[in-house]
Amino acid sequence: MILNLNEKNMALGCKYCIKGEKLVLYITGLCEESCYYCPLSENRKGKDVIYANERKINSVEEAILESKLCGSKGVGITGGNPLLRIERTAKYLKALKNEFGSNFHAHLYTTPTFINENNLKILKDANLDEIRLHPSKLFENCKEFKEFNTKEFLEKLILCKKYINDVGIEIPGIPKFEEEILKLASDVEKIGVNFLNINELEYSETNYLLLKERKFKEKDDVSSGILGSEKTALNVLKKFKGNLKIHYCPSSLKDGVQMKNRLINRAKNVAKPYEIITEEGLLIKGIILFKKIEDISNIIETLEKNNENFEILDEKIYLNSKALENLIENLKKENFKFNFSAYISEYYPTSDKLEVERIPLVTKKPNIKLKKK
Ligand SMILES: C[S@@+](CC[C@H](N)C(=O)[O-])C[C@H]1O[C@@H](n2cnc3c(N)ncnc32)[C@H](O)[C@@H]1O
Ligand code: SF4
Repeated sequence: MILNLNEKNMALGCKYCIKGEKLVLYITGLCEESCYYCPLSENRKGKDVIYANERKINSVEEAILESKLCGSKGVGITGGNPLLRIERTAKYLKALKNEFGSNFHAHLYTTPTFINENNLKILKDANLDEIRLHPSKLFENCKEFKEFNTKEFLEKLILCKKYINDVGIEIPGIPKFEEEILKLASDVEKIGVNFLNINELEYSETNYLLLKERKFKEKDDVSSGILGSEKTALNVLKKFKGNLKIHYCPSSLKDGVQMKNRLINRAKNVAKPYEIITEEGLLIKGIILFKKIEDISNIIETLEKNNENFEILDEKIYLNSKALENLIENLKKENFKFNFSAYISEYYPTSDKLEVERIPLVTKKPNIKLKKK
């Protein structure tokens, strides 16, 4: 499908998010719901851990640093359920607002379970701009929508409106639930809720079997979307006659646009002068691995003579990948006897620097001395 990036129907938090300008602050993995479609990964789910984007952190300073490296203009606080660690949530939120100013936009994801005056007062005091409630019980049984307590949910939303500027709902688009979602959309519009976000239902390593058990199928081989979710969301968009802002977020928007933009923003801030930023926001550099500095003294000389940017760290020279290719090509022409190895590395500009591709240019066999028997 062609991505509809019409911002008119987007919550303010989403507008920052698609530009890759939101820090994703995962404040805790703790959660008392048990959504069968919960996509959280094994190393986060149910664990009281904090992540700023891909980086596991323990302090507000680390969250601030990650925001700076990514050029973030706001934060999306998620989990788990952030309200289970409300004091921590408020501490991080206040610190970010304090560092970047009150315009640093903050939105938070939670379920209605721990929405109460006390928690909302804390969030208001920390200057939260937007809250998104996920009515987790809505799809609990896949079939028994009637069981869902709409009255109680609406009361929680009304309470949110008393304290937080923008109040919205965010749900996964469970296939064939369009009538129920349409009914919910009309109900929440009447009480002045600002928006409804429908995510394309996605499978992950943790929910895959539970979704399969319920007969959900993959949409295709290239995405993690579930068949029928997009159709349900688009039907809701088409059939809804009210004025509520409804936005459909396909998985391709998350991976292909939002994530890519966030990577590009971070790459621009962390790239060394010799690194190349790809269109996907990954970084490319050349690497020479040596044993003794004497082995590469002539290489260093050549690089210096050619005014190449490079760095030497831990028996490695880091340099521009094109410069490395040219260098190796010339050395090969001169029948140079290689006493180092060299490769090109493509990797994420994230804190874990995950390598996605390695292209070997020179492979030097290690000198293995066999032990005498
Ligand atoms: C993963 S949850 C985490 C935050 C919080 N626990 C919650 O449920 O709102 C963030 C958002 O993803 C949505 N969601 C949950 N499972 C999903 C899935 N499998 N695919 C797409 N969206 C999902 C929820 O509706 C929620 O708005
Ligand atoms: S409420 Fe959110 S974190 Fe908790 S189980 Fe449901 S999707 Fe997962």
